[in-house]
Amino acid sequence: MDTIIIDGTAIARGVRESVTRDVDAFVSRTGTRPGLATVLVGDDPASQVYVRNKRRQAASAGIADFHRHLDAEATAADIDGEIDRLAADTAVSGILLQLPLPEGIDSSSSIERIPWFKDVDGLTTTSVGLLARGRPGLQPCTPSGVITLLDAAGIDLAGREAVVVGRSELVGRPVAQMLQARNATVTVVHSRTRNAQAIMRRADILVVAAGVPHLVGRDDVAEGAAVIDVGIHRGTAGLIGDVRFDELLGHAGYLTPVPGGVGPMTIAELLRNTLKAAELAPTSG
Ligand SMILES: Nc1nc(=O)c2c([nH]1)NC[C@@H]1CN(c3ccc(C(=O)N[C@@H](CCC(=O)O)C(=O)O)cc3)C=[N+]21
Ligand SMILES: [Mg+2]
Repeated sequence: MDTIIIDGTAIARGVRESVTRDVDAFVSRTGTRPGLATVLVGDDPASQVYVRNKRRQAASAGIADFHRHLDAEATAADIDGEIDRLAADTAVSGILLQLPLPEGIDSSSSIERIPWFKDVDGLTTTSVGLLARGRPGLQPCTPSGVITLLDAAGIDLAGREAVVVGRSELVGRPVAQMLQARNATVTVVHSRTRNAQAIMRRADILVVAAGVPHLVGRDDVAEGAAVIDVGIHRGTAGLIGDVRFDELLGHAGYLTPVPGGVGPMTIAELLRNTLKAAELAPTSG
């Protein structure tokens, strides 16, 4: 079986180019520019890299940059104050609070202060509710990126068996809802699932978002299935995913690499959400 490698780097580039054109049209139409506020608390090296990449790519798409850096000793009240100022600033279309926050600070109450129409991560209770109800709103970037990759590869979803490995708020649960909204028959397996392998082997489409390095191998996957690897782990041998890529080559029908799969899509979808947020803003033309 030939395995088609889904090129997330190329597909993300295409999305960014399309967003760049749409940002340009938005600026011409409204005389205002979409703006993205990234809020980074502390100095976790991986978070610094992600935020730098998000800002650089946003700027390159013509999105205005409103970065805020709080030191590692910032309190929840400091973070809330920053979010409230950005929420009130009409030049700021989207607010992203980079996770994880430093040890001991609960992110959920800060996230809830982000107005739903600026919630470019799709993490507020309102955004989660809008997605659950199938109503228009801002949806989380990584799950959107998974759907965009499947669409770009020409993989049909309607009526097909999709299995999601993992039930996180950031990926597993929302991607399961999005697949269901596209008429896939969806099963979510997780750490307490009995006989997960038998369920995974039924999948036409397997989305692996467990956060466990190299969890899924050839024995877990039906021949010809489409496998999307959401995991990303920094090991001694570089970046690896939740999937044993080498084992699935020649066995899966479609496969995403790590790096170069879902990761770049997450940022491309963030840019798309920022433009959408600018369009949703009560003040926008
Ligand atoms: N509020 C919030 N929203 C997020 O969306 C969010 C977050 N917090 N915290 C951390 C995770 C992780 N995440 C990634 C973004 C880009 C790549 C990415 O571009 N990956 C490249 C490799 C980058 C590298 O070399 O490290 C790739 O897979 O090819 C990966 C992971 C967003 N996250
Ligand atoms: Mg095994």
